[in-house]
Amino acid sequence: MIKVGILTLSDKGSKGEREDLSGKILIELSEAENWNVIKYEIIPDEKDQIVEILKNWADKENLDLIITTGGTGVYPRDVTPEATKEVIEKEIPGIPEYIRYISYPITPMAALTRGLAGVRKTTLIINLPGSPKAIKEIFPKLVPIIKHAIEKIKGDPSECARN
Ligand SMILES: Nc1ncnc2c1ncn2[C@@H]1O[C@H](COP(=O)(O)OP(=O)(O)OP(=O)(O)O)[C@@H](O)[C@H]1O
Ligand SMILES: Nc1nc2c(c(=O)[nH]1)N[C@H]1C(S)=C(S)[C@@H](COP(=O)(O)O)O[C@H]1N2
Repeated sequence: MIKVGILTLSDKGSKGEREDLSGKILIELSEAENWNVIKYEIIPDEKDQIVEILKNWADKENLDLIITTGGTGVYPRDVTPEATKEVIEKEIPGIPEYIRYISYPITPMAALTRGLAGVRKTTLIINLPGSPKAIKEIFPKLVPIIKHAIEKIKGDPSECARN
């Protein structure tokens, strides 16, 4: 059972000024995969807070996967990639590349998502854009990659004989 943490980065959301639809959708989509969503938080776009919670969840909560939503753009307060870079030990550039690849046919604005992906200890961390529309477009296509990555991170020696 994949253990998941969902972290929403949103100034408006953390002040209760807007319902966190993206976090809600991520919980629903994760549970639809029979994954176990153990942690969920919504915090402001504050780098130190993001670093602290990502490290805590990866080091103490023994999560297999942390998905963040929001703060990956070029708005002055968007710092999720910078925080994630401080936390991951191994970067996986192919995941954000794939996110933009599948998104470009939908919107050229996919060029503006600076999100990262990587591993800390045995936790896979992936940054997604903030909009609920983006979550619905991206998450389903990431599921097979997430499953395979988690198997490998856990040391599954089987060959990568995948399609
Ligand atoms: N968690 C969320 N729930 C609902 N809508 C969201 C959420 N995050 C983002 N959005 C929508 O997607 C758009 C772009 O997302 P972005 O992360 O840039 O949020 P923002 O509104 O710019 O700032 P913040 O979410 O930090 O207050 C937002 O303008 C908003 O319409
Ligand atoms: N698939 C997909 N990717 C997307 C989008 C989208 O609507 N769909 N929005 C883009 C936009 S408008 C922005 S500003 C960047 C960064 O979004 P964030 O600041 O909410 O993280 O994600 C981009 N990636």
